[in-house]
Amino acid sequence: MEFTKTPGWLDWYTGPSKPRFQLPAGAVDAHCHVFGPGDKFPYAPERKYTPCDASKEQLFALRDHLGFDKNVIVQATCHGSDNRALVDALKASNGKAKGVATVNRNVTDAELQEMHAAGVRGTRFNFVKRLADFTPREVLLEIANRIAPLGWHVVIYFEAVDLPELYDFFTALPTTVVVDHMGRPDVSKPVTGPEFGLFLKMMREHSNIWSKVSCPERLSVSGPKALNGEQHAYQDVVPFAKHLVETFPDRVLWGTDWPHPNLKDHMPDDGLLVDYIPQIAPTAELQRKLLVDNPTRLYWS
Ligand SMILES: O=C(O)/C=C(\CC(=O)C(=O)O)C(=O)O
Repeated sequence: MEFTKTPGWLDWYTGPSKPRFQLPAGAVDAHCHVFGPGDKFPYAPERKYTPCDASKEQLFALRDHLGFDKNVIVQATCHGSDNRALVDALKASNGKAKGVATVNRNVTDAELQEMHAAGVRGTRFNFVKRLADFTPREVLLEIANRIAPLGWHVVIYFEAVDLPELYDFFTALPTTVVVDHMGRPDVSKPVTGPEFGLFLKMMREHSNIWSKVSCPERLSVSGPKALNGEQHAYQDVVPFAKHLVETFPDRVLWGTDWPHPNLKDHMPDDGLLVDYIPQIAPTAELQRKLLVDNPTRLYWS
């Protein structure tokens, strides 16, 4: 089956630089994807975008190039609740990849067990309106209660403006909860402002809630971009991510988000994204927690 990329689609950066930042042994790229190939793993009919193909082989080659040891592969909405491409990549990883799937209320216990055996350790709820249609909260809670006995967690992706309305639902989830990309804060607003303050309150008052401090390239307004050797990229995002790493050092994760779906402004050099990390995790201990201890505890224990 032939698929045509969404018009204007930016493919991932070809020939990423070798990071100057030496990743610690055992480092985990805790947010990345595999897409298709469409002729083997067709994209979901209900998808809101059609990506480029991005294979497990290319993901694993990037892992090795950047110096990561492992991957957490996250189901993206372009594959809906068809997790075949994800499971295929997990099974091919020799134990070096775990996964976050997307399941709906019709998933069978046998399918959950099969995904668990392949290395799935979480399910993802996407509230970003340009990516996913509305799902009734009671359905999501039903799913969360079904995956909790497996020891899985729930990954949530939402926009900061929607947090007030979603706050009570998120804080009532019965599992560990991992927020994608810091809940997409508006970085033109102050770190100490009420908007990010609500997110900090949620993390402060709920020790089961974690955050990925990834995707500065999605959030940055003033840059500079992770291109052309830039060692101090995305300065306007740094205070938000650094505050989370320093305040909640045991509940943060980081990932490349390769192959970076739906970027419009530019495509970052993944090697320079890795070089961004010391800005937000300035000590070896914080880097080890962010990149090794936390993802290993959540996905490989
Ligand atoms: O890949 C990401 O983390 C971000 C995405 C895509 C996504 O989440 C999805 O399709 O599931 C985005 O902001 O478009």
